[in-house]
Amino acid sequence: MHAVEVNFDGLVGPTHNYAGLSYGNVASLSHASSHSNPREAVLQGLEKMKAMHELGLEQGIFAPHARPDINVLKRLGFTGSDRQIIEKAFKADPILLRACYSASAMWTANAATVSPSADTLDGKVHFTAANLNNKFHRSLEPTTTTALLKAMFNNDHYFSHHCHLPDQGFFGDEGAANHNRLCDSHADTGLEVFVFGASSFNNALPKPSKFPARQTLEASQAVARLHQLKPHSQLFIQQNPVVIDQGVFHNDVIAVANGNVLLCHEQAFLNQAHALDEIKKAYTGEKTLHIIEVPTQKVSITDAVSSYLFNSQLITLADGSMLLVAPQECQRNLAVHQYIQELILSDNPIQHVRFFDLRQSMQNGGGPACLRLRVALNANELNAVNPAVRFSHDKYDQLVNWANTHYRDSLTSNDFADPQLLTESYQALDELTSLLNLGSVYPFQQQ
Ligand SMILES: N=C(N)NCCC[C@H](NC(=O)CCC(=O)O)C(=O)O
Repeated sequence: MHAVEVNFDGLVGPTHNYAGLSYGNVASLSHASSHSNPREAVLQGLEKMKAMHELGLEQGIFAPHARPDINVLKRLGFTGSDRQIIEKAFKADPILLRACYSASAMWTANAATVSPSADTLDGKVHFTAANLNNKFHRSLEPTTTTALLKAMFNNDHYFSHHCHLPDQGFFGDEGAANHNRLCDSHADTGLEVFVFGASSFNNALPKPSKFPARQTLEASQAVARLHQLKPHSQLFIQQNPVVIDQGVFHNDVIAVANGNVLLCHEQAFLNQAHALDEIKKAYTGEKTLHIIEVPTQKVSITDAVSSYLFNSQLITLADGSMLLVAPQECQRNLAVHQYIQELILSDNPIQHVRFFDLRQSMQNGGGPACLRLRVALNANELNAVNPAVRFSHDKYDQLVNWANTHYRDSLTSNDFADPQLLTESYQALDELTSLLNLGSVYPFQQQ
């Protein structure tokens, strides 16, 4: 049966801000305490979704999380009404409060790992929300992510949802950002390449020395087991710890795969020649596998990290050619721009490029590919998806209107002391759950 890839983009939440929370993520650290514009952020994301939809691609919408996370503030000892909790937290620890206000769930490449039914022994699409336990603000995400996934893919016949892995660094799991799938077409059994930063058990494997390796081998292996992957559909390779120390905190900052193409930097993987050999051997497709390695001499790691070239989405168009959906920072970086021009003229399926202004997200280290979760679905599975989370022109108009009604155009440190921000944010999300027909997914709707 024919299958398509649906990109579920994270809708940026109303409290999008820059708090410098992600050690190891260069953009997050360098924009700490800059003022943010949540309205511009959500509209930039919606423009990308609209452009993908207009290309004839299936596009989905992934709702934001309720912020601030009042329950975690309670768990951390703050008492009283919501208003009092916010006042007390702002006085005691403003950065902690900012973390509880983070809109980081927008980067849905970290929401979950997804295995299409063509790769799994029981023929179901499997989802495991990522535990994201390397960063406090991100560790608040998995429970709501799972609730949202269940509301979006609400059919036991086709979809299987797993609980996130144990909340512990040992099983650090960052979801699809460290997971690539290579296949002839989305309907074919693919090779799922799990890329881990370090092993928790095996000390013989190297580790980065400065910045954390967020994804562990043990987490990747557990996800592959949960998803009942076919034995030939799984491969585990290690990210190069040297580049993690230069700001490559997820594999999707240094490599992107689509269909029979893997575009990666020449320093992406540990013992790269051997790793690529393993991928070639394991690839069971009949088409030629294109592995495009970008040399350091053309694009340095610094340029890769600042431009987010590898965080472009790689999309198959109706005629089979591929489009690179790149952030505008790639257009502004001379070396990267020149490389892209060379790439689309050379003999490989990547023939087009489009640049998008995603600056609000980029300043926190989130490019086009971070903002989307890919789910390959056959026709029956696609029909079983909650129709209200599928993108359309009507939905676009409704969401733009919704964002213009509820979102602020500026947030600075002092705004987090204002409990009105909570009221506004919850109101926006309450309305959104109706627009996207999600039910009462948020804790504040369940009290
Ligand atoms: N590469 C992928 N797939 N995702 C990008 C995630 C960016 C996110 N930034 C942040 O969480 C910054 C939040 C702040 O500092 O306010 C992170 O580091 O986890």
